Amino acid sequence: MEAATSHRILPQMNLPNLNHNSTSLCAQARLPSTFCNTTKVSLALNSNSNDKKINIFGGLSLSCQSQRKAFIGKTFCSVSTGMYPGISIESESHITEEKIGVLLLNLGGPETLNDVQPFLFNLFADPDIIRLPRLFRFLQQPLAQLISVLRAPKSKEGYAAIGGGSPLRKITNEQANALRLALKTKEVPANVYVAMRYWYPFTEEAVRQIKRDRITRLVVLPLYPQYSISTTGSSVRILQDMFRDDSYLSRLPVAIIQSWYQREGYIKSMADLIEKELQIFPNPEEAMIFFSAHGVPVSYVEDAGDPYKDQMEECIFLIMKELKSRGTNNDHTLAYQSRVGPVQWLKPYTDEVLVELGQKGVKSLLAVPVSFVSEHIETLEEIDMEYKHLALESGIANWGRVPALNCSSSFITDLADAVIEALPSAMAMSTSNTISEEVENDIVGYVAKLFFGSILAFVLLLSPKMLLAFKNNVL
Ligand SMILES: C=CC1=C(C)c2cc3[nH]c(cc4nc(cc5[nH]c(cc1n2)c(C)c5CCC(=O)O)C(CCC(=O)O)=C4C)c(C)c3C=C
Ligand SMILES: [Fe+2]
Repeated sequence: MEAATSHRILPQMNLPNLNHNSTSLCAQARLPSTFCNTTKVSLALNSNSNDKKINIFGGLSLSCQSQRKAFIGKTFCSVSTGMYPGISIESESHITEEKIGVLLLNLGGPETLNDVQPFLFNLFADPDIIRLPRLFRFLQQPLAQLISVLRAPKSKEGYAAIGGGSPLRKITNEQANALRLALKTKEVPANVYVAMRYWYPFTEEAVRQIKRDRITRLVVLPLYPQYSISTTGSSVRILQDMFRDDSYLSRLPVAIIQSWYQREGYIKSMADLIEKELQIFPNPEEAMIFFSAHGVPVSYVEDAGDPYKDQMEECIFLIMKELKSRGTNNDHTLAYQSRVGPVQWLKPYTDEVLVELGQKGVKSLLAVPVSFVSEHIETLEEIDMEYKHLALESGIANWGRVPALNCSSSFITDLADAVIEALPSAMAMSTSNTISEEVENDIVGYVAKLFFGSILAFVLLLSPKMLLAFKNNVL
């Protein structure tokens, strides 16, 4: 249900830090990372029957019979070796009905100009976007109110220039549908849900639907190729809050794909787009490939350990390596766009580099948005309008821009593969074991406090000095 509230106060979050540096599923699934990093699933399909063989490199082999139903995957599994923690290990006589869900995480965007300020409020009220010291957290919401009101006119101008709202919801829904079809083609029927962080359909609604549908295994797939505390990190944090407090969700096997910028399918899809767009230039080999990534404040990387910058640089390296292997040897550079507020953001800044390149005599430039996989305000307005104007003004004569991946088939197919590979490592976020461990820890903590408290009281009250002081005071 999409209630028409204009202001949205998100639940207060209080969670242990995630392992941001991990690109595997292990930080969430609590598996040894060596296991996760090497886990791959291949489905060898027999077109004449419903029999499937699933090979999990690393030893386990499942033979499964699938019975297809619209949206619902029914898988009857028997397991030949029993070391895998995620999939229920049962005898051939026992049938498990799997209902697979995929939860796509995205940012969300205002759909009308009236949505802009409340959308900005939700964004700035997120402690992963404005990171206040714990002592000042009580200021988060008043500050969000103030900044959203101050920022709204500028943002509104941007959204007005691209037709009055963000295209994010429409494109994400299309991606969800394309992914569902790609999974179905690969004989892995699944429900695909969209969970936006700051606008409709909100994460809470998607999670409610997952519960209503009685999903039995869930893959969480952020639509951000690189991990940042401010994007994937923030969405996963609120998911963990919701899952921990719910008896059904806390037992649901979940695999969280933290980042996927290094996947071959993604890198090749990006290289395809770049190659294609270069052909439009009068002299394609002379065009500079200009990667423009959404920035984050420097403090995220330097103080909070956000792996975003490292992952971005590695991602660009991999795309360029792929292009070189195809004989495309253009110069390239990386800069960061969309900074907000007075703090230092990752450098170099896109606008400054464009001016410098123009001054240096670069004549042809191909802009490549690289931190996001759909068209949005920062591609359609910031790059296509503001940066293009600035570049042309600075002497760059030929300007091009690579479109976002959106629903490109090679990209969606690769996302489907990522989901299938992640499925076996799904594990409950909190198991009954960990709950009882927490209770045990509580009891141990309580007894320890009682014990040491008593000793302290004894020492203080019965030490001769204390007794003397007490006597002197009383008498
Ligand atoms: C990987 C992508 C993104 C990162 C990292 C990110 C960090 C980040 N963003 C802001 C502030 C704003 N972001 C806004 C819009 C916006 N941000 C992203 C992606 C990332 N943000 C997208 C895809 C969008 C567009 C959504 C749409 O409607 O199309 C906005 C609103 C627009 C504007 O006023 O410019 C703000 C504000 C911060 C502060 C931050 C890291 C701390
Ligand atoms: Fe942003």
